[in-house]
Amino acid sequence: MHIGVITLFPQMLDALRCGGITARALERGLLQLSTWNPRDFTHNKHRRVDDRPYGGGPGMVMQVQPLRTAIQMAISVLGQDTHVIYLSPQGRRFDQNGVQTLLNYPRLLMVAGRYEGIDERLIEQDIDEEWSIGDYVLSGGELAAMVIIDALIRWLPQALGHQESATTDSFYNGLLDHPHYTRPEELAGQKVPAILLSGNHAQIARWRHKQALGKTWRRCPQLLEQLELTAEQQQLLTEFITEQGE
Ligand SMILES: c1cc(-c2cnc[nH]2)ccn1
Repeated sequence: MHIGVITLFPQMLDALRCGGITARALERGLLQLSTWNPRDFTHNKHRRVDDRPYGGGPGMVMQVQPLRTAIQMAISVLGQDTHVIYLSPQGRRFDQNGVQTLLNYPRLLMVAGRYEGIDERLIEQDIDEEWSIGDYVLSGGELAAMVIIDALIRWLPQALGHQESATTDSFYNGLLDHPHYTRPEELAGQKVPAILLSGNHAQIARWRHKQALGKTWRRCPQLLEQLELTAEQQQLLTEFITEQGE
């Protein structure tokens, strides 16, 4: 997979190379990450990329030409079949389904805006899709791009070690994550649930599934409504509720 990012702050993407799964994936070439800075494609002596909005109002708007030229340069490198997305609060909400959707594009170009946004004519002509990571305004699209890149990397083959698997990530199965514990066994009177010390892997898996169902029922009941719980899941959830005395 080759991801390109159009950004005025390419150094922000260096955070993905600092360590962990994303750094390892990039070092091993599981993913290629390239950046293009619109400021390098300006045609004015002050290298301006923005201007005042027509119709008045606060802030500045990113102009079409530097962005369009940067996008065209990126596509000439990435390939003509590159899928071009713009990160904005107006976009489709990114979630686990979005991960699977974007993984279908071997070449992805992410346009990160700044200021009040980008000229609408670029969105109309050069952008295939808008994506959002939430209903809030950030100072630019870069962090949203990095969130999406991080989530995508976890699903690249070999990105996770044999001990890890994205398929056991929470939300993959539509549920919130089960609780996690590690040493010491007791801490200020707080003990690790005995089942996790039993070595009985079938019972441990059952307990974790029950906890995930219970946590989802308690915190995000609407997620459960979207799932058709199996008879076993219904039984586990009933057990959880009974045990909680609710
Ligand atoms: C994606 C992008 C943004 C954003 C882009 N520029 C300012 N905010 C916010 C949420 N999700």
